[in-house]
Amino acid sequence: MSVRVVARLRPLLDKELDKDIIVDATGEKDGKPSSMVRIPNPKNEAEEFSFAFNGVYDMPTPQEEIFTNEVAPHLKSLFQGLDVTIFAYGVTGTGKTHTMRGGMKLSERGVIPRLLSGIYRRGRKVAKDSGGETSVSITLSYYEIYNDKVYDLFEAPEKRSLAGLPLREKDGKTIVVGLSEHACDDLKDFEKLYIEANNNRSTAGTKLNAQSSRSHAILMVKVHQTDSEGTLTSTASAIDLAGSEDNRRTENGKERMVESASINKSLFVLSQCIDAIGRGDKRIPYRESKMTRILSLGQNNGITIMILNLAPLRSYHLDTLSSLNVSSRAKRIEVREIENEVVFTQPPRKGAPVGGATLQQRQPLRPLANAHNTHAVGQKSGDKPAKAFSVYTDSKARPAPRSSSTATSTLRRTNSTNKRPSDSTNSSRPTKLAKPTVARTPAELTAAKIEELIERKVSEALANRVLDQPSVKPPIEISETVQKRLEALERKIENGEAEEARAEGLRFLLMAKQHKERGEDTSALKMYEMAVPYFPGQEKLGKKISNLRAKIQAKKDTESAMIPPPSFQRTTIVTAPIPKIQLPMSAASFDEAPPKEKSQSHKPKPMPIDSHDETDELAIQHEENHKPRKIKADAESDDEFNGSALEHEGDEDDDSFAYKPKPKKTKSKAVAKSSLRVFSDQYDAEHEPPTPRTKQLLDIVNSRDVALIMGLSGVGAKKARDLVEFLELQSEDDGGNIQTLQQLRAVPGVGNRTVERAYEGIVNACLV
Ligand SMILES: Nc1ncnc2c1ncn2[C@@H]1O[C@H](COP(=O)(O)OP(=O)(O)OP(=O)(O)O)[C@@H](O)[C@H]1O
Repeated sequence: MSVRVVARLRPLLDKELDKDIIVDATGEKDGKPSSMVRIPNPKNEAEEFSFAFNGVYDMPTPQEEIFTNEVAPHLKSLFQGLDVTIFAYGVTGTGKTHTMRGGMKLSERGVIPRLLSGIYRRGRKVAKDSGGETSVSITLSYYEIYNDKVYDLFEAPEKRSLAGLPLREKDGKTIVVGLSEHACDDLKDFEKLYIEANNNRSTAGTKLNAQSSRSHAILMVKVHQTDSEGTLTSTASAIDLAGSEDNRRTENGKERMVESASINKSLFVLSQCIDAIGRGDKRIPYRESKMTRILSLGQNNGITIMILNLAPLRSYHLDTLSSLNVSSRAKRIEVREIENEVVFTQPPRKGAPVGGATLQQRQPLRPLANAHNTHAVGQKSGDKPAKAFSVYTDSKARPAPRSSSTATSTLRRTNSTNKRPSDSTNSSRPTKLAKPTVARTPAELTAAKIEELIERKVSEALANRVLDQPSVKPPIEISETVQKRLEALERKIENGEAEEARAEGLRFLLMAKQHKERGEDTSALKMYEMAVPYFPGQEKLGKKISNLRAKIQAKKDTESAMIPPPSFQRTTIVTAPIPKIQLPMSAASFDEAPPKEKSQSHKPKPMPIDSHDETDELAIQHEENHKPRKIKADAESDDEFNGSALEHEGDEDDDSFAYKPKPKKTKSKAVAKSSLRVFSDQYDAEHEPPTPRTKQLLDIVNSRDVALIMGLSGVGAKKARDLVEFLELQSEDDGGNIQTLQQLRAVPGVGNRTVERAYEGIVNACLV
């Protein structure tokens, strides 16, 4: 299904009553209903541009109509397990916040409060229809992206860490690590939370809007449906994007200008993503801004609705044209309608349907192969990507549109006889746009298709080779070389994946520890729970979780014994800000432990399970996967991280947790086991000034310059970005730089191999 794009024209504000209206969204042309927005060509007023949308709402449209037509119909899908994303896009002051949030009066309520109201209503119906077998619960998360940093809106601004919350990719979705999630039992509950959180949003007066949003705000409403089989969770995301601003008109001061630059940049990246998807590019620049990474247009599953907000005024002319152009192209983006999976509380019975009656028709999950190009599915062979600025003439002789609701933007050139048909038709394209047939055929083979073809051919060839192996014997020396290389490659890939997963898990543990130290047990518990999948079967972690649960429960019991229970209860699952993550190093200059930690670190009592135990446990786990050699290396590379990051881990129950290496022992083990030059250098670096090459490497890393870091041998874009992100998390700490190779190795996701390769790259470069 394509992204559904609808346009909404806001009415004139009191101060604009005498202003010139140039946008026509009457939804009617020559007495016939249409879904067009018309606007004159700024260079030639006799000409008119027409843009077609899936729906057009003119000035007097009430809030209720937008919700009833555009959002309410998708509530059913939401309860069937599909994610629903609604986002408002447009220039500053065009009514995005009005559309999403709305006013305080009942009739003025925007999409968000109505959405919640609809969800609760439907939730009650689902529970009732199931005869009480299914229970529905709602949780909320709400955050903003301000100056390309993510902040939890349920958290007071003074509690925020400057670096904001990090993003991670998990199960094909972008998640905000450390974001709080609040149980929200009813509308009253929601209103309270939502109003409070909105006070935390960054807004300010600009010349173009008295209360302009300076951030993109993302509300995530999770619907959890639980029955005897398990829990189905789907998410409705309501996004109020900040508006683009023409700073020649805003007369913004310095601070507003910085915000504006960030807003405009992210919106520019969004338009680039839309263009790239439209062109069928393999690389979509999602990662160039946090907003696009989160929105993941065309990558996310489910239903996506884009509401384009427009102001009717001439003063917005160029901005309006630009946003009409971007959004009309967004219609072409295909979004996969894939439902979320039920998380089983127990293994499903063989042959039993998944979930309740409503879930029986759920379509099977499809692999997300070549996600970037899924939009191509809906493209007809004759289609071609839209131009950066699509200008087509309306024509009397214009063939019937493919579908009035999905036709592409058209330019109406009323006085021209040389008219081109709209590209909404499947007929051949006009001269200017058409390509010669010879050139067209290969153009239909998109890069993705070519790649897919090659991949298929290669796999076929490899499969045949395997089948033919007994009869066809390749020359021994070739087969051995190839085999060795393949094995090395395989090890490398597996090693990298294991490292990444482990680093991710360790991040959760680290955050858990920090939450816990601040006494935020509930958040800590959540973080520990999130770490579980990364360390399956870790008894100590399990014990830690159950102890923490018991502690929280005991606390609750004490509280409820003292206070009479309220009629409803709101459970704050995670409320803490994402803490500043201390780099997991032991170097005093780098990571000054608070006094309490220091005293703990000098505890004479050894940890019940040391690094050795921990590596053994993990080694066992990996041995099951038949990769004992690799594990050793992993364990070595991670020991220091584990040790220093968690060596102060917990008091009471926590002491027993696995990540407690004895640093000295670990170091000597690493030295003994490694004959790599990089380690000897590193150990020198521990005690002596770094060698010039080490310094060069560390200077590059500490530059926090992604491009520079990517120049290091073996460091790709992702690793470079992660490294910078990690360092940024330390940026509150003056001098939060990496000072030794050992510290660098211990950064999550880096490890031995990366450091070794980067170092050798520098050595080689020096030799050349
Ligand atoms: N449909 C509408 N009916 C009545 N008033 C509206 C409507 N849409 C917008 N407004 C008014 O227009 C003004 C600007 O709207 P709003 O703040 O929602 O714009 P915005 O697009 O969110 O701007 P920004 O991007 O700067 O945050 C507000 O005073 C709002 O009340």
